[in-house]
Amino acid sequence: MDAREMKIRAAAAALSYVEDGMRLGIGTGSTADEFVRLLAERVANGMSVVGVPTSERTARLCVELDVPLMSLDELPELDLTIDGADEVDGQLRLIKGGGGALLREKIVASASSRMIVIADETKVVETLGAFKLPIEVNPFGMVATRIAIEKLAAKLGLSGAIEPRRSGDGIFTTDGGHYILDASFGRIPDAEALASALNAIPGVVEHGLFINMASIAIIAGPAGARTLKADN
Ligand SMILES: O=C[C@H](O)[C@H](O)[C@H](O)COP(=O)(O)O
Repeated sequence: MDAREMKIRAAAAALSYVEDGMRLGIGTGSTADEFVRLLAERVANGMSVVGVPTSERTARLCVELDVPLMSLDELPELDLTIDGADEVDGQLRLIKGGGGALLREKIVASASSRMIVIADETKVVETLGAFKLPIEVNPFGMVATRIAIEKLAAKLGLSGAIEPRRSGDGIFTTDGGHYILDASFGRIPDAEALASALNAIPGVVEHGLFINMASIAIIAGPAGARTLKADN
């Protein structure tokens, strides 16, 4: 079974949580794309849902496949968000933002009664941090913000390169017009402490640590899909 088949398997399992009439947050990334494709088939067969996309990329795919969309301002309270992740640990703490959509993803997930993560086995880790932590920052003063992040990381015993994400010859820009600093901490033993500390830096717009947000993670592997549950 290849990686795409595992993503489809996780997305298909998540579809069973979607009910007629739901207001859905729709995630971003290759796994979320598979969910959109399966959802579009349900919609074509008469299911009535409205989605709020977490990125321009997801919005384009939904429009292409005739999945009805509204903005979060039109639909500010959602029943369920389904989204991928870059890393998932045993407490369903996540690293997200590999595709640069973390800010909208976090806003949409926070506006949802429930968040379900869909991922393949390769995303499951014991301790978060092997994946570079994306930190979305305001372009103004990016270097000063990076230095502030380095200093706080050192206080928490973390080190590693913190580099602006690039796109072609330039700097990657998010849908919100911000930059992303990817932090190679390697291992984040206290994700809660790091999340709070990052939130306190003025130039940090948002970070890719999603804590106490997901209630279920559907993890697909060659042998099938399993469900991890959180206490929240
Ligand atoms: O910004 C992107 C998102 O957080 C994605 O959900 C995450 O990067 C996982 O993407 P993929 O399903 O392509 O691995």
